[in-house]
Amino acid sequence: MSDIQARFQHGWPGFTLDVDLVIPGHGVTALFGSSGSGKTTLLRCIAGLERAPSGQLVVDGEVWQDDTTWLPTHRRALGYVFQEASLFPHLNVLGNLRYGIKRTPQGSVLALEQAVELLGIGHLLQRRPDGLSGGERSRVAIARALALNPRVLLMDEPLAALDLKRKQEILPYLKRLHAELDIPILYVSHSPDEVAQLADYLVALDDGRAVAHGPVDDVLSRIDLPIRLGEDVGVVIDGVLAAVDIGWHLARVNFEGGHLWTRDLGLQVGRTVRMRVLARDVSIAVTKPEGSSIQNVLPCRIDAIADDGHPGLALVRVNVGVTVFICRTTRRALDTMNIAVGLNVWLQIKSAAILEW
Ligand SMILES: Nc1ncnc2c1ncn2[C@@H]1O[C@H](COP(=O)(O)OP(=O)(O)OP(=O)(O)O)[C@@H](O)[C@H]1O
Repeated sequence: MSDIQARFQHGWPGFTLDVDLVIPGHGVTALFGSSGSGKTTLLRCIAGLERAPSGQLVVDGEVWQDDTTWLPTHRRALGYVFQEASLFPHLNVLGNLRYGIKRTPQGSVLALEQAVELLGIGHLLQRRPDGLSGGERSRVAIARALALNPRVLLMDEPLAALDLKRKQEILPYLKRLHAELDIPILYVSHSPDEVAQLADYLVALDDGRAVAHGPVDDVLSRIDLPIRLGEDVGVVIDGVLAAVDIGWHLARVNFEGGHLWTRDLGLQVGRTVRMRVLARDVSIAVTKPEGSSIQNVLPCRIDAIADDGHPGLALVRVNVGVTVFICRTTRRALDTMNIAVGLNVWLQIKSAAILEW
């Protein structure tokens, strides 16, 4: 599917959404930003629930909005999943799923069956919504959106109403959507963790404007991001599980330019693995550390140094081959070690601190 072109200026006193974006026509694009940054407003403009004057929206080559065209929401081939899974209480799950497809031209029984399979809700079809857990309700709401056979799936913080346990339960299904659906997913979130796990592409919104956008690994490896990530500053790295040390329950993940040892999660060798390495879990040394407990010691080059919102701290961007890591360190350490851009140093990352999926 071709890209989504979205240009909107829309707002209220005190807030204006002002974006001009090209969003990839495949994979998951996270719309990320703090509360009130305009994520939901952007989604609603795309859905036709808000009408931005002189906006422009082209989805898969079809004009949904321009100076002369305005498709109402029901004529836009989209699925919308809201924060709260608002299911009809008087209908069972199957009734809820069928409700939408009867009213939308592109909805189909085939798409409904595929959605049921994809979300693993076949055993729930005869149940009423009040007999479902929060996670199950969310899965039904996602299936209901997919049964409409959409060209784009819009998800507005679909996990927001769930506790941590339920979130963990549903994330595998979201990853499955990502792997098996051809359509693009626009995923609103203010959780860096969810974004790191799910997104291919990231649009960072701040006060109604897209202040950074691009592939998720590129955006998260910037140390000059105009949005504050605080403790969540860190990179995502896609690698391949290359070997397992069975005796010590560790896995070696190769990435472009090196490898990292992480805990073994029992994943298949040869599988792609996404890792998240937080800046606070990375340190640098000018000479190769010996006799340290740190399992990952990699040669690297200092690429850039930036402020970190606290006068005592800095963010250091380093390159291991073509792969970027970020280290959060004290200004004093940098000064003591004479760290400067261009210097070749050693990077240390605790295996236990690496998050992987
Ligand atoms: N219908 C409306 N009338 C007036 N102001 C609105 C309206 N809808 C949203 N706003 C304001 O526009 C701004 C952006 O809201 P929006 O819901 O898009 O933010 P958000 O990034 O999705 O936030 P959150 O993460 O809290 O859901 C906020 O200041 C909000 O109060």
